Amino acid sequence: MIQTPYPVEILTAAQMARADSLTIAEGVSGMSLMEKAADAVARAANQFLQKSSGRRVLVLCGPGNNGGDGYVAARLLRSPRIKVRVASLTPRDELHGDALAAASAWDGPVEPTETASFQGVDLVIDALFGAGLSRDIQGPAAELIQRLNKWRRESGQNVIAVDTPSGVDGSTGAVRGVAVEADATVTFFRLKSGHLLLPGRVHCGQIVCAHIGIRSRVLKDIAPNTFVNAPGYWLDSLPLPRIEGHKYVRGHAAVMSGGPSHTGAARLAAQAALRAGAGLVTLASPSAAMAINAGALTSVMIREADGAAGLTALLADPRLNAVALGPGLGVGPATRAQVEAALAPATNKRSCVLDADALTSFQHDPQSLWGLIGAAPGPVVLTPHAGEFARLFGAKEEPPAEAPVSKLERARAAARESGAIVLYKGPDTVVAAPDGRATILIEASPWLATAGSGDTLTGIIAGLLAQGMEPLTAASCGAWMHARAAAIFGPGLIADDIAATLPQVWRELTPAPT
Ligand SMILES: NC(=O)C1=CN([C@@H]2O[C@H](COP(=O)(O)OP(=O)(O)OC[C@H]3O[C@@H](n4cnc5c(N)ncnc54)[C@H](OP(=O)(O)O)[C@@H]3O)[C@@H](O)[C@H]2O)[C@@H](O)CC1
Ligand SMILES: [K+]
Repeated sequence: MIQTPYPVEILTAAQMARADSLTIAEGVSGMSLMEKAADAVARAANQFLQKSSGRRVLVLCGPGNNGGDGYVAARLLRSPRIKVRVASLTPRDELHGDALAAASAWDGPVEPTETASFQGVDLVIDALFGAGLSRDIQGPAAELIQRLNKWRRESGQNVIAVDTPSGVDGSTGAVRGVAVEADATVTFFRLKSGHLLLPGRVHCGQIVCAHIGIRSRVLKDIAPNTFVNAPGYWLDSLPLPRIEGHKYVRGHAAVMSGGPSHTGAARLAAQAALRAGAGLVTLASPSAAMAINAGALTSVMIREADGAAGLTALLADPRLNAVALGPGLGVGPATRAQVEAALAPATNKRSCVLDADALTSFQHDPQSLWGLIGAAPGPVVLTPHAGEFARLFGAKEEPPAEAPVSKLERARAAARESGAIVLYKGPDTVVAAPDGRATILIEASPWLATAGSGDTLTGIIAGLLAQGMEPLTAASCGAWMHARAAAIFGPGLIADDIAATLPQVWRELTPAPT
């Protein structure tokens, strides 16, 4: 069984500060948290050093408690075998609180960072800025980070970041001016959204989340609503076929096909819906494309459905409980009419996935789509990529540097505005619900950037919705399965391979028979 490597909740920097203060209020000292945090950093450093022949560590310390973690890690790491140097951005007498205590307990020399040399260093610990980063990095700190990144690229040596790579905004993943490129990042208690959102994710390298003595019960007070999109979040609600079940209890999904020269996208989606576990999948095909579709399908059923009227007639069958529209449909009034048909009131609680042309067809009048979604008989999932997202939700003007708006918050705002589950695609796919809950995907594969990949995702989600999965979890699980299949298949992946690899993904998620 595949394990989720992290606790499921994701915190903002402010929520993490609250977790710290609730813990300190319970009687745990800030210094004890810092000792444990630094211990986790030192353990990660030791692991890196075991893989290399060198044993010389340079710790770069900043002005706050992130720097404090650095001083303690330096003390814990130093040994007859491991040579540790400390360089600080700030003179010791300008430090305060736990950072000052930590610096005072370091009895070795402290160099100014301006003149600190990387010559002969095997590993750097970046303890410059963490959760307290509050503005763009400039001046000597920026020059230091540039020098560090250059050294890392040229020497091939490793950098471990404490809490966040300095310069990465822990909540948004944005780079504030310049940011450390790390090989590993050791964070504490729970991941922060900036670890998973781009570009932060790329700066983090491998992410370690260490326990430092903050109890999970503080989360009751904090009530986080962002979660790691990995099996830990949705595995309990994954629909598994039951021995006494039959195909009709596994739901029936419909996918609308485009015209004769645009049929492949819908077939990819239909095939994926079946592989995602829907009991039956029907491809609704325009009459002019029937022969082409029929010739290319086996397990997917096919029914003639011309335009919106044809789709309405098909959906009159209440057993069709999930419908996917968009791939290959074309942009224009005909597709809008089909979306209206799919979202029209119905006697059954029918779910709907809208993708690609079904979204772009509403670019000049998104309000009318929100109206349809509001009146729809069941949940609606929108799956825009960045371009479609901008067309539908407006490419908001560049946010001021002081307050970068993250992909997470934009997806959340879009879900609230549209009334739909919004799956904002990318290597850091975010799924957000109108009630504010959201997930960030941790599984990613560069091979997913291939024609038809999005159509397949649409189908997987429709297949999971057909089986009655709650829509935020269905969309999240669908995105994870899609990325996992691509990661398993790897090089040379084309969209057809994604559905073909789903059985292997299911095997990873399904308990082995005992
Ligand atoms: N709390 C706890 O119990 C625990 C916390 N822990 C650790 O503490 C870290 C958070 O510590 P922190 O809050 O002191 O913030 P930190 O990241 O060190 O930076 C603040 C300093 O940087 C400065 N500064 C900011 N931006 C700047 C810029 N662009 N350019 C230049 N300066 C800038 C800022 O200056 P100011 O804005 O005040 O002028 C201030 O001096 C957290 O990441 C974790 O590692 C762990 O030990 C576990 C227990
Ligand atoms: K750092």
